[in-house]
Amino acid sequence: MARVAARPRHRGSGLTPEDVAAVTHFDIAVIGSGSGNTMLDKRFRDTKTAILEEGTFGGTCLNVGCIPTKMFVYGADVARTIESAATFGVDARRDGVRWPDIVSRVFGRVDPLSEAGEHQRDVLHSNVALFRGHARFVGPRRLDTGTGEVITADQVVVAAGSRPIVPEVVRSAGVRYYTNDDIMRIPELPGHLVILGGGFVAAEFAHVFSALGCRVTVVVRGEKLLRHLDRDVSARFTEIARERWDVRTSRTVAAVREDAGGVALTLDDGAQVTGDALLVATGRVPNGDRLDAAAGGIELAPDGRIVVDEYQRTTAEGVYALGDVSSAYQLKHVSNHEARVVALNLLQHAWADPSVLTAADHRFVPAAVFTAPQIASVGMTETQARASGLDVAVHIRQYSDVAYGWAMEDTEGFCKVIAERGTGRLLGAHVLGAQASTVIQPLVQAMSFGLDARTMATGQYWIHPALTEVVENALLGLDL
Ligand SMILES: Cc1cc2nc3c(=O)[nH]c(=O)nc-3n(C[C@H](O)[C@H](O)[C@H](O)COP(=O)(O)OP(=O)(O)OC[C@H]3O[C@@H](n4cnc5c(N)ncnc54)[C@H](O)[C@@H]3O)c2cc1C
Ligand SMILES: NC(=O)c1ccc[n+]([C@@H]2O[C@H](COP(=O)([O-])OP(=O)(O)OC[C@H]3O[C@@H](n4cnc5c(N)ncnc54)[C@H](O)[C@@H]3O)[C@@H](O)[C@H]2O)c1
Repeated sequence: MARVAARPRHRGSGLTPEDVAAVTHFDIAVIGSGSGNTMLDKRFRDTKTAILEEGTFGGTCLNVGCIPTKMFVYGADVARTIESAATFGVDARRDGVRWPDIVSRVFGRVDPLSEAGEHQRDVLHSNVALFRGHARFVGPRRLDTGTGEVITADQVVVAAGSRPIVPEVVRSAGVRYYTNDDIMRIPELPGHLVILGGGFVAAEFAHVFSALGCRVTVVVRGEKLLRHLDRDVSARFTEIARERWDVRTSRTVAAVREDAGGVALTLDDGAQVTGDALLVATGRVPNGDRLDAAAGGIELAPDGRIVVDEYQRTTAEGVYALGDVSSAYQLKHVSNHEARVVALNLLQHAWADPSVLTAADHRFVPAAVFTAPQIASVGMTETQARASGLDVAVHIRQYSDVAYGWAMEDTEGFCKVIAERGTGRLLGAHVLGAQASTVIQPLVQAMSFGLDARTMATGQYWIHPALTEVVENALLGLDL
């Protein structure tokens, strides 16, 4: 394999001027430096690789997604802890919130990681050439790198992610609005933040900004927040949210305009909502539509996702896709999993031979919303389980039913488990409450390894008095 960068570099890539004169051929070209970059571990150190990235190195999770949001969420949780401290006989007061320091803490840690990742690929890894531009296909496994250079590769990985959807009514209004891309660097805390959307991003940022002292209004077109989750979860969460935020459900936005340095929304019922800043959190669209995918022989589904099979193969020979650009799940642990699958398949060099390829496992994909309280889920909702025609048993246990939840004086949390009657096969689990993202993990494990509800409940010790007793009790309560 030819090493790329033991020679003088060209325009910040690992290419020499001679490489550039001709179309340079790579073993592997990867579009996107998020999960596509982390996929390239030491097994690829002798592989002549191109990474094509138009934005900030490291992608969504590191720069504008999971990592910074959870750092803000942690600070928000600390602020909320102070608010409830008196219940436990601890008098504490929040004297203030230093927004610039909060932002610096987060990005003072995140930005260097992005820079270090880029430096590693661009300078230290001699087998890698980094092209900083907008990539698009100009033929089968032939890419315009957006830097004036065209490259070809034996194998291509499309890991181009997704971007926020901004409804036309907002886009065409010409008002200043924020998305997850920039709200975390807003210069000062808005007195009143208006959030459009009621999904994951809205729920997490509503928690962050309200805990830090902002008034929050959430405008959502559905009847409930987080309406794709189990109905008991979304109903309980919507009730809790209404106590903390001004929540306008079943509403769309008719008009948006500037208002006294902020924004004014006219809702479809004529109501006016004004605020100092507007955050748009109305979903994300895969970036496959910006790749000239057809030129590369790559088919897109009607919803914009790149079509892949269970081996993450696209419709173009030698081209794999992973993560938000192709996945039904816009979650980092899913893109990480798919990246591991693609890595294995790239190393096989056996496109046409599924017998040696690895398939992705999307059977039991968990998700967590890091709001207050946390929410986590895996498997079917109760509605889905009942619609499946299976004989279904459902049981809900409150956090306050177990010792730790009782000690916490919790009034909100619960664990809901859904199983098939007779076999005890676990079909779904939904947790709302403190540390839900951790509490649910034993259920993810049980489902993944085929452990039935009864065996899971009775075949192991459950630490007393840990919060996980709520899972044990929910399982024991199932009428199987
Ligand atoms: C606010 C927020 C919070 C989130 N929190 C969580 C969480 O807590 N847990 C969780 O599991 N998931 C979370 N997610 C989802 C998670 O961030 C994504 O599922 C994951 O990062 C997707 O990874 P990816 O590699 O597919 O895409 P990305 O990381 O987005 O990488 C794609 C890269 O491709 C580049 N690119 C795109 N098109 C081109 C092109 N034509 N040419 C060159 N480069 C291109 C982009 O600039 C980008 O850097 C969150 C998302 C958001 C928005
Ligand atoms: N903790 C996590 O894992 C995490 C956190 C944030 C984001 N994410 C991922 O990113 C994805 C995108 O998040 P998101 O919250 O932007 O999308 P989402 O799909 O979770 O929610 C979109 C929300 O916007 C509403 N909506 C859509 N159009 C609207 C309109 N015109 N007016 C009013 N409401 C409208 C929808 O009804 C829905 O409530 C998530 O689905 C998730 O996969 C994950």
